Amino acid sequence: MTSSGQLYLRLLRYFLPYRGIAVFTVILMAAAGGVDALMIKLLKELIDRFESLANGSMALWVMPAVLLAVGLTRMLTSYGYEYASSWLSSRITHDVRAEMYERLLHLPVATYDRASVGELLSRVTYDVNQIMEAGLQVITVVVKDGVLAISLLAILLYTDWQLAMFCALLLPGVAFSMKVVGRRQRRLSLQTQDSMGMLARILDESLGGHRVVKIFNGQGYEARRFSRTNQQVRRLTVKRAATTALNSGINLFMVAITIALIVYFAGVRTQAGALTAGDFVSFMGAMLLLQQPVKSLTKINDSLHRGLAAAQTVFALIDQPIEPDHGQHPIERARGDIDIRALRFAYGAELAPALQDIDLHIRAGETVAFVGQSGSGKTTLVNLIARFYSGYDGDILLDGTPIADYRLHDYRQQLAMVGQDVVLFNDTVTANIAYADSNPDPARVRAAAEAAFAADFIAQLPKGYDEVLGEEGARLSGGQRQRLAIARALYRDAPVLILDEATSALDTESERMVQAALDNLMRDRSTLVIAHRLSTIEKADRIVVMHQGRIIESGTHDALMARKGAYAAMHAVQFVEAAS
Ligand SMILES: Nc1ncnc2c1ncn2[C@@H]1O[C@H](COP(=O)(O)OP(=O)(O)OP(=O)(O)O)[C@@H](O)[C@H]1O
Repeated sequence: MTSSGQLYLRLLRYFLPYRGIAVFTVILMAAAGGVDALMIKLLKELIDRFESLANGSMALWVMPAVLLAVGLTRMLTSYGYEYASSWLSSRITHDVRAEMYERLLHLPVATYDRASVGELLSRVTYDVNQIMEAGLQVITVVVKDGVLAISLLAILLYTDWQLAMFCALLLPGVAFSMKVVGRRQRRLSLQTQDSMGMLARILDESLGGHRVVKIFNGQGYEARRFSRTNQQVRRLTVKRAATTALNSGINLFMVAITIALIVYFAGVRTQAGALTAGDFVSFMGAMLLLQQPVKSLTKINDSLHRGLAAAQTVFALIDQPIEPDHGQHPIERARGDIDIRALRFAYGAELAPALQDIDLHIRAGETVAFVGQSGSGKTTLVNLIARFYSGYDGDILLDGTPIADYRLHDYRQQLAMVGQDVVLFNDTVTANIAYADSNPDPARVRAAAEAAFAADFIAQLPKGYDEVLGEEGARLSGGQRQRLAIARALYRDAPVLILDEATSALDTESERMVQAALDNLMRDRSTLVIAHRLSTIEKADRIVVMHQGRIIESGTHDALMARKGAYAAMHAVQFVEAAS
């Protein structure tokens, strides 16, 4: 766990760019606290000058005018600090959120393997707010209520220091209880956040996979899983509230004892003639008024620890290492010659290698299809070529240079990918085809759509290329989505193409169009196809058969059939399946 001091310092750094406004806010807060204390002082004057008011030596309007001026100052300072502090918090929330998002975009794939999207989501939305909400509350209470408390204590001491000393007797007790309960509060806050993250993850999984839940009749199982965490969240919330309540309850009781003692001794001192009527009233007023800031000050521990717990998770995300990008080699456009030498890779030190002894040369413009059972390493191989994972043994070269030596951005520019799950963004058709191009070229977008056989259905959309595709492009058919993904790859016009063939069968007409679009896309590009159905790859220049992370056969369809090995056997099985 990071120490609180380090967290404060790090949080403070976010305030630095806005230090002017921050100082201004703090001054306004202090002024608002001071004005409250001034009211008590005015009460004393009012009572002590009652005589001069009664005999007319003080004008009637003086007191009301002073009270009005103080009231106006109070209103202005309160408005000022509330406004300035929300401005400040919105800026800092914005900055932290931007930093988190920037980091999220550059996290390596392996980090996403370990985290759940729901959890990451809750950090960017919920936790960031928690930091600022809690942080502002703490600053407001410390400054405004701090100044108020100190001013009131000064009034108490000034009026009668002997009486005032009684208050001080209880302070160590209050401070001690704050410290003890605070620790438990911080732990409970962290646990609450964890279980909220878990709740979000379960929701994300079960809602995202609602079809699977339905088909497998998993409602009962999901409901139980949800209920467990839901219960946990509920229990922790109550526990946290109970701890807070206990904390402030104890402190309130101490305040009550203080007041009782003060009232008693104030009576004694008044009998001795040490206090005027105004002194007595303002002393009691100050005592009573002191309760509120003291109460707030004892309560800030909850906010403080809530904020620190959130800061911890937020900083943990910001500190995640980003994708390695140590390459210096610039590249405009590669030829597309990929050479893989003695490649070996495992997803974790303790895991069995997902790939080993891979030697493969893909010439520029060649189409190589990878086949093999599920788990044989096909996806892993293209993941490495895409630089989604690092830390492999052996070499992967593009045009004779190790891929890690290229600048990551330049290198990825050489790749296009059409995957099984077509991701369409909530944007226009044009923006989806020209994805990540801030200045799309309409002519190229149209040409890509034509070549992907997507132009016809796009023309039928009410707004054509300007049609906004709904969330995940839900209104398009599977084949149409795939053709859009192909158009996107065509627009990108990269020399190396990675194709993860869709497993779900399209109807014959749709399949024919997708295949024709793919043929257009693959022309003159080095293409790596992860094939699931052998029927579609017979035309590939070369077929590579993988088994348990190794290449066991490679050659053209005809050569492999003639060899009567693993490929011929797989082919026979699929042929029987297709015929049955
Ligand atoms: N992110 C990951 N973390 C750990 N192990 C993984 C990860 N992804 C894949 N593996 C393991 O690596 C091996 C190769 O998997 P890979 O996904 O490359 O196979 P595949 O041939 O593409 O399978 P499929 O046809 O089912 O997609 C498998 O044993 C798999 O369990």
